[in-house]
Amino acid sequence: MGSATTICSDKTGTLTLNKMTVVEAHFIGTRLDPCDDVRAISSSSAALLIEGIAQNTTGTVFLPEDGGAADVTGSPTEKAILSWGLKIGMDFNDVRSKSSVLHVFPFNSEKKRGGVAVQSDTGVHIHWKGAAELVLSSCKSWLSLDGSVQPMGAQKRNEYKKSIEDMAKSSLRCVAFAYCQCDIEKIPKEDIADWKLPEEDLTLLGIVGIKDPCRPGVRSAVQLCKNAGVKVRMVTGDNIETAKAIALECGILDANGVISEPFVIEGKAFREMSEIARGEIADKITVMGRSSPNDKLLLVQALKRKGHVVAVTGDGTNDAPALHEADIGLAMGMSGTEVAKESSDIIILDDDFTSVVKVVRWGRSVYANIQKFIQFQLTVNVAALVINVIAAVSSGDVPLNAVELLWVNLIMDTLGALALATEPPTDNLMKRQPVGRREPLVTNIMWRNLFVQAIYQIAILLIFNFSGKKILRLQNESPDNAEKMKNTFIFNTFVFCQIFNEFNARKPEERNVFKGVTKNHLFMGIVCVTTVFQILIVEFLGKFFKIVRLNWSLWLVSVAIGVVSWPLAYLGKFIPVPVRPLQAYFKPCWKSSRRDEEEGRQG
Ligand SMILES: Nc1ncnc2c1ncn2[C@@H]1O[C@H](COP(=O)(O)OP(=O)(O)OP(=O)(O)O)[C@@H](O)[C@H]1O
Ligand SMILES: [Ca+2]
Repeated sequence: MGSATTICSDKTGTLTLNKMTVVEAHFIGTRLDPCDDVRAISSSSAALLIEGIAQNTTGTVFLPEDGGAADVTGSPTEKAILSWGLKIGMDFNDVRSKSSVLHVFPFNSEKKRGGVAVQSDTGVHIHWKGAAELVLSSCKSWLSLDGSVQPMGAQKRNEYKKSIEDMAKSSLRCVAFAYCQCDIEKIPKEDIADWKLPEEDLTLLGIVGIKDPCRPGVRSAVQLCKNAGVKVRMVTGDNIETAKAIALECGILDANGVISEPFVIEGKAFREMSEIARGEIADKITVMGRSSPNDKLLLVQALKRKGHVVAVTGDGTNDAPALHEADIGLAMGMSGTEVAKESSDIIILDDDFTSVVKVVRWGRSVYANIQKFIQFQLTVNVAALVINVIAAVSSGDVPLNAVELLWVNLIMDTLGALALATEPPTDNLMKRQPVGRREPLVTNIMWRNLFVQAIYQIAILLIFNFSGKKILRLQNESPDNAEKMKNTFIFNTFVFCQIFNEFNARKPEERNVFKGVTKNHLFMGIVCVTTVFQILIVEFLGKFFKIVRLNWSLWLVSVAIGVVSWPLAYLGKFIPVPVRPLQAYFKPCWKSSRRDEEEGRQG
């Protein structure tokens, strides 16, 4: 997640609260005001509508016997519609007992509508409920004020279209209700399970607008992502206008920016493009409306091909394919479906989009900590190796023996990892651009820091290895003791160089390496423990390490040489580094030229 370059989020339930209420209703060609005032509707029309609401649903209404508030269950959309049904006078159990369900076509995100066939005294009715503009396009007539069926003329259709557009523009989710009569003879009695419910030539009953407020804090979370160079895109199954309105509310779309294709696109238009065309516009898409689960998947694939590291957040079953395909899939823990959770890598327990930003922050922190550790470890390794190899080749003897190297190993592996990998995330992490897929783990800045320190350590310690006895004035000691003192001094200096360099490793890019150091208690603890152990080793465990005690002046010189690594690191950060990754210079020519060609073709 630390390297994510883009987040594709669904709308409902992730950016919005998924707490829905019907706030607008258009029936019999007019807008109801308030939305639950159905006095203008004839009783036969109202009965038909209520039949549709009560029978064509996956939710239920439970009325407590003591007359308390009704308990409505189901998906948030269903709950909103059923609650509205209660307000317009629906008696759920009564309506359901008056007719029997013959066949059900459950709602799915692909078709964006669900239907049911019910039989009652008045015959067989097929009720449909679904995405408003799609259901409207299947309607040939509409139910008028007096309950008669009127043909849907161009003018009426445009009126309805306009009301859908207006509701969507004010960020409402639109659901339309329609029905048709069905001859009882046309129902296949034997294989009713395979019966395809008639879905054309419907009569429009009406449209409701459902409000689903934005989650508080989403706007600032989106802004944080923007600052961190992570582009947030909205990919929703909802109406494009609703999507746009919510995207503007969350700050995903900029009111002053371009709000047209290809930045805002319908799933259908995207789906019908060729793979190449999809790749070309994928980068630009900020909002995709009326998308099917497969469109979400296609977008993720196109973005990945473009080199993006894609994170997907979602809650519904319709998000599952995209969650699975994404580099990082994040599912909502509370409202998310099991399918979504199983397809994801991370589950956000509090369902809050702002937590996604925390994931980015921590992901970046882990990545940065790994880099710090690598820089520290490589410096120790390079220095120890070069010193021992040069000394062994030239004099046949090594200054750092096996037991000493094991101790050094412990400092840099276990203790170093603990000290550097536990650095908490800082605000600076969210001000950088994401690393993406291409940036190498060891950056040029890290190589520079590493070489500066390693060259310093190698140079100093080799000088002491070859002329240490003279510099340290050990000529008066016996040759054997002088050699031991010199090697102990080199070992001690080497360890102190690492201890001081551990501070430098904390901030590979910043000049002030001490920022926040006192707050990281583990780091301070480990540095102290390492120092104490080093003193104990040199002063009391000489027998095991084959070393001798050092006098206080040699101790001072060791520590002083270690301290120099601090100003050195500060000065080193003024050395400019090339943008092109160091590794690229070492790749065989043919390989890089082929890659350039490929990039040229893509870009
Ligand atoms: N239970 C339902 N019955 C009928 N129509 C529904 C129902 N739920 C949603 N719809 C319609 O389908 C559309 C959304 O479909 P879909 O399930 O693909 O998206 P979503 O998961 O709700 O949204 P998002 O993708 O933003 O999370 C809505 O705009 C609405 O008009
Ligand atoms: Ca959803």
